[in-house]
Amino acid sequence: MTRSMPDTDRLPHALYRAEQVRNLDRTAIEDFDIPGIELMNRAGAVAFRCLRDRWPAARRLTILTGTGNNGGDGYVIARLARAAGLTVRLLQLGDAERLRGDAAVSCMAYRNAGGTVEPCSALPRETDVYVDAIFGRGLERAVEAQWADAVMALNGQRAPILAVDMPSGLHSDTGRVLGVAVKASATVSFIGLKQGLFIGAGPEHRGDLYFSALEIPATVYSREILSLRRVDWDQQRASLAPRSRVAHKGDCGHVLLIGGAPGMSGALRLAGEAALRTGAGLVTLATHPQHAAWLNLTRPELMVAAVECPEALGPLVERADVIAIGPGLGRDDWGRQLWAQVRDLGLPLVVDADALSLLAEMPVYGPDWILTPHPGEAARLLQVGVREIEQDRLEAVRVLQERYGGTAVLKGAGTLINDGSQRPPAVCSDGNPGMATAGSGDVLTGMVAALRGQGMDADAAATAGVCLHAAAGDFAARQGERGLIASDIIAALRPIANGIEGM
Ligand SMILES: NC(=O)C1=CN([C@@H]2O[C@H](COP(=O)(O)OP(=O)(O)OC[C@H]3O[C@@H](n4cnc5c(N)ncnc54)[C@H](O)[C@@H]3O)[C@@H](O)[C@H]2O)[C@H](O)CC1
Ligand SMILES: [K+]
Repeated sequence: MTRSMPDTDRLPHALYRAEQVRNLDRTAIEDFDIPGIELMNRAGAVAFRCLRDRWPAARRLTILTGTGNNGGDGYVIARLARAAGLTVRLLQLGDAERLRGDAAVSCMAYRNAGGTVEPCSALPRETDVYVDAIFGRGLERAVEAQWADAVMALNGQRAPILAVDMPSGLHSDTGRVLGVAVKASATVSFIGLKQGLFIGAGPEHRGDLYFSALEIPATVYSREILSLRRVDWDQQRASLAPRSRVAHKGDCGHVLLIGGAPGMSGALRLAGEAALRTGAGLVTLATHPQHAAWLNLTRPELMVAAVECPEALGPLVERADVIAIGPGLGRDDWGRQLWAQVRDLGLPLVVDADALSLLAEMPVYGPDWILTPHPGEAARLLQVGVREIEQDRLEAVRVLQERYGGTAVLKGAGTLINDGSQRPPAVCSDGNPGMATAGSGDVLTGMVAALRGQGMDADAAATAGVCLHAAAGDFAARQGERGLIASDIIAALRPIANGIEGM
């Protein structure tokens, strides 16, 4: 998904809205005397080098330019490509007369170097790589008319597409597709990473992502509050403290997992093994008597307690450092009674799956729990449709946290974490669609509970758990996303958590 390339920087963890990137631009230009045209020339040069590096055999480029500065970047790329001896066709969308400022200067430099500008009537077939320099962060409204035709034509052909700054048609702040949006093979973004590349349809449209700060001084960034934190396992691995040489299992947390109504024991079993593989010292599965006797047969390291009624939980809760409730809990009397018993204990609690549905039926505010809904469960908790959740996931996770307290984790492509603190929410940039498989959420529940039980606070445990889960999913996906199952994620936990994945 993200690769380091010559002239590009490691992906930053600070994400911004379009307005904030405009402020960064302005600060660089006005306070640090970097002319706008210099930034545009740097942007074009980085984009061109990315293109050469990723598609070294490409000789024929077709560059689509808009009428703003994104188009200006396109003119710089076109000029550099011609100077490097490539065959370039530049197709202008909208009236080239509308080009202003730096974009007009770049257009003039391209023409003065012998470049020609054509209207965008049809895409030339003989193209090795297309460059999308139609819209960047200045997209203001739905893409229509000739612009929409061009985007659909780009998406309808097979040659790779390099998107400049943003895939055209994708909203920089929400990641929403405004009408139509380019599905890029790769995107090279500048100065500030837009949050829309990581939420909504961003992961689906950005392709591989490259970033360049265009060498603006680091102090420029100190003046702008980021709007969203990007988190990944590379950053989070440091949060897992190394094992003490004299550790014993009692030091590594006792996780109590409650769930597994009749016929639904698999979810709890997956959560239990995931907790062990995330380093929990002890894991007890409190489950229905119907299958308690054999639930640990395939994993004897798990302890299992048959729980007929809520009172039977008493001694188990006494010994627990953290409770996770929900995997396969069901919504019948048995599950309801266990939920009612556990909900108000005040112990560190992870609430998932059916327990979230029971919480939605009778909302309560829990100051320190971790909620891990997928979009459907979030829709029930907020009494809205799933579509509304997916339309603005950032707002959904904010309302979840505001209404239910604790740390809210909204699972999905670009899992979001909001702990209600002053810090911006976090989005995990690891993970892949192969993880959308039965039991993947149960595995995450066991992992987050294990980290919470090892003494991490709710936000830290949720963030590290989400990132470790995603990194394990990416490791498992090396053998293919299709057919990836939750147990493959569990199997990847140990090498990833111990940093020996490459061995
Ligand atoms: N110093 C800088 O500003 C740098 C900017 N870079 C590049 O510039 C763009 C941002 O440019 P901006 O002119 O603000 O907007 P865009 O070029 O992204 O597009 C706006 C352009 O398109 C018109 N428009 C907007 N929506 C629509 C629509 N739905 N249909 C038709 N036309 C539309 C709008 O009127 C404008 O004319 C940034 O992303 C970078 O690529 C440099 O990279 C760095 C320096
Ligand atoms: K673009």
